[in-house]
Amino acid sequence: MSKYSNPMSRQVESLPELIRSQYEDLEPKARTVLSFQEIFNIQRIVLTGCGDSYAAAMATKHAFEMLTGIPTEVVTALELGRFYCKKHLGIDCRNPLVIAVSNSGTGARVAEAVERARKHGCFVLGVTGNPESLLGVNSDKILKLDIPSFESAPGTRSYMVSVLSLLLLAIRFGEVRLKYTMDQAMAYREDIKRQADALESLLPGMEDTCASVAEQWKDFPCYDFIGAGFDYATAWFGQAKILEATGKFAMHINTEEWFHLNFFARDAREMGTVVVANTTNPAHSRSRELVKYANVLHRPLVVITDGDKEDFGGEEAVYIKVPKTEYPITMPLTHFAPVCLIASYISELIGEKYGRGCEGDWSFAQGGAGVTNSEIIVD
Ligand SMILES: N[C@@H]1[C@@H](O)[C@H](O)[C@@H](COP(=O)(O)O)O[C@@H]1O
Repeated sequence: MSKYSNPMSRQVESLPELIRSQYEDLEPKARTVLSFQEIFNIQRIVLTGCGDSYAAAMATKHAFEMLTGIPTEVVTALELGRFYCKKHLGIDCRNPLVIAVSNSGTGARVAEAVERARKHGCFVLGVTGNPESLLGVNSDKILKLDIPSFESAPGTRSYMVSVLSLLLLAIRFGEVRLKYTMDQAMAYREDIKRQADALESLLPGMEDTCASVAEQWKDFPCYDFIGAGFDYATAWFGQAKILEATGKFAMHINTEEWFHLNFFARDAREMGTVVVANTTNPAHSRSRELVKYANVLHRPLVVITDGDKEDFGGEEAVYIKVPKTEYPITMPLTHFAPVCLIASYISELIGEKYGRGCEGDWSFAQGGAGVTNSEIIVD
């Protein structure tokens, strides 16, 4: 346990056990939630959610496409509820399949999005711990999440479970649609389970490294998170955790766009820069270039990777090792652990309350009111 232990870092420490127990809970549910006919009927998939759930959708979009061959979009709840073109909803017999993720189920925007999607003929699968919620009652089917309660902190366990549930759905869809054999489907699932042990053995070293990063970065005014493909989802999640846990500014950007935009930022020596870059990422060559130029700019630099310094041309950085998996698509399940640790330790070191404690000017957001108390408009 780290010297800066806090509820959020303890959530991270609980992840290996949570992978094991939630796999047992979710694998049978993901196997049975949709019938064969419902799975064969899918022509397009829209993944939606808010906050961490949106990140979980981004983290698994490529898995859905690679495993099932079904075109899959990630659409924010606001876009799906208010902008998404009606003529693309309800096509081809209850398509697209809208998979709406919300552990609480209480956010107004995601409820609005699924109500609209359903009204216009989509098939809605809700992934939620709250079947009685507006999201739940507006879903055709529910993959029920049962996440054992824990000390409250910015979503860490819930994010992992959302990613796990979506990965298991993608594996199941591909299996039923005969994209691969049942043995191959089991190999993907085993790859998920193996990450429990892999993360467990990496955690002690990871905690020490993240604690020392937090000590050096705690007074920085802002942080920059970069990644490509599903590593971008992890980067996105990282900036979210900095905002929630520390209240400081953080930015997320993809690896190419960084060269168009973020590298112009001044005071670079005080900009904690986190690059998420697994070695199998198709954009790896660009991440390597980015690490080099981030050093030219004297950016304090962390690289979260399943590889090491040599994979980045020997460039100086703090390299944080995350599980190497057999199938890259399962990586988002654990690669976010260091960003939670860094955010949680900074929060602890500067004595900041998570979510500003919903006190003072933030009191309007108590109990999630900022996202639940909102007019729902279904067009
Ligand atoms: N600050 C929280 C986020 O941490 C959370 O990710 C989001 C979505 O929550 P849910 O997945 O329950 O819809 O709600 C709030 O905005």
